[in-house]
Amino acid sequence: MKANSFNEWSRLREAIVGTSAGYEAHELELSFRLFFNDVAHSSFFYPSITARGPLDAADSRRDLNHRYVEELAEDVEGLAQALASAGVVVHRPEALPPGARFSTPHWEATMIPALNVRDQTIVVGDEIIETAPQVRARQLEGDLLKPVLSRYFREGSRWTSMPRPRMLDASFDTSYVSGHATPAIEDVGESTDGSPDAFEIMLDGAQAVRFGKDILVNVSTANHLLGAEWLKRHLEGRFRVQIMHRFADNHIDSLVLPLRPGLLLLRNPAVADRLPAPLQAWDRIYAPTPSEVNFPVYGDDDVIISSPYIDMNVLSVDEDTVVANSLFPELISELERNGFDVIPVRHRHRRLFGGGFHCFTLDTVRDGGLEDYFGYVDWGL
Ligand SMILES: NC(=[NH2+])NCCC[C@H](N)C(=O)O
Repeated sequence: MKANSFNEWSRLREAIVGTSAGYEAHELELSFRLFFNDVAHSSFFYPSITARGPLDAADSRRDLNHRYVEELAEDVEGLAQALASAGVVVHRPEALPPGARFSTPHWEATMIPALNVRDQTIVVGDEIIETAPQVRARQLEGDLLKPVLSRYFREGSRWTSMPRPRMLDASFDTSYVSGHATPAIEDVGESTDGSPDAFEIMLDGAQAVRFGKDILVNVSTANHLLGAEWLKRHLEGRFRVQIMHRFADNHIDSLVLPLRPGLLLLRNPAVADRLPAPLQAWDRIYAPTPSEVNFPVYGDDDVIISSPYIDMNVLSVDEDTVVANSLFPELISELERNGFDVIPVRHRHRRLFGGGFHCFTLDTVRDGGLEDYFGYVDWGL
């Protein structure tokens, strides 16, 4: 059937679950370091990207521990099976071909698998929008989804791509990073010549959270703002795009996720205080604060690319049922205390691969239609 998805909580009927097959390494080049800057400098117990100091070109490739990749594959298959057991039709991307090195006239990179399929796609109603990538290794990742997206197109979905960025050094607005005066700035360096005209549209699907007619989008760079403006113009008359500025570095699905109309799962009270006015009126469940005992112990060679809050990145199967990480039992207990049924699925290496269950999935078909939960109120953004 064609795509039909307006929110994060209605009964899930079909979803794409990512795959980790073929994941070999992270390439810590400019776009990667800009994107993961905040996580790289989070101080939660583990070595971060900068653990071994400034990068030289030879050091930019960080091979992944094969055991972790294999264990991740087991856990992703567990997610796919759990969703199938819950009655969800599960689609999968193509596996990454071996040694998927590619080049443009300006740079070269090695593709990574379509694991975090939430990141570069937004489904709004019957339309699947491929967003504009911001990490070079991901520029062609959408190709791995083409067979599935083509099928949705043939079944009547609208299918759109945002302009593909060339991702030159000068394309990137580095002000979010430089404004932080973090160690990253020495490593990343000033990559732009300061000419805003050089900036390109870049925006991830995971910077948006859907509330029916209102789509909340986080923007922290000029690239993101161009992307949000593109989305606003494209959806004009059908959806309202509500733009938040620097709510986070980029993705917001480990800070705020609606579990049903009127109820939010939030990282903590500090996040609640920064929500736009209409969402302040919604009830909220706070995720428990994670501790290091919730995570495996990693070493200096393991690159951490997710915060310790990644386990609140849950997937709703319906308004009463949530898929959550069995290795964060405190969150499961909190959700159950609030009346939710939880489908526990193991996810061991969520800090090494950038995503949780919401990231690993794209909810292409949910029940319901276009609901307007807020009317034409001012979001004060
Ligand atoms: N769709 C995604 N990949 N979202 C993941 C958000 C991860 C977030 N930067 C964190 O570290 O908590």
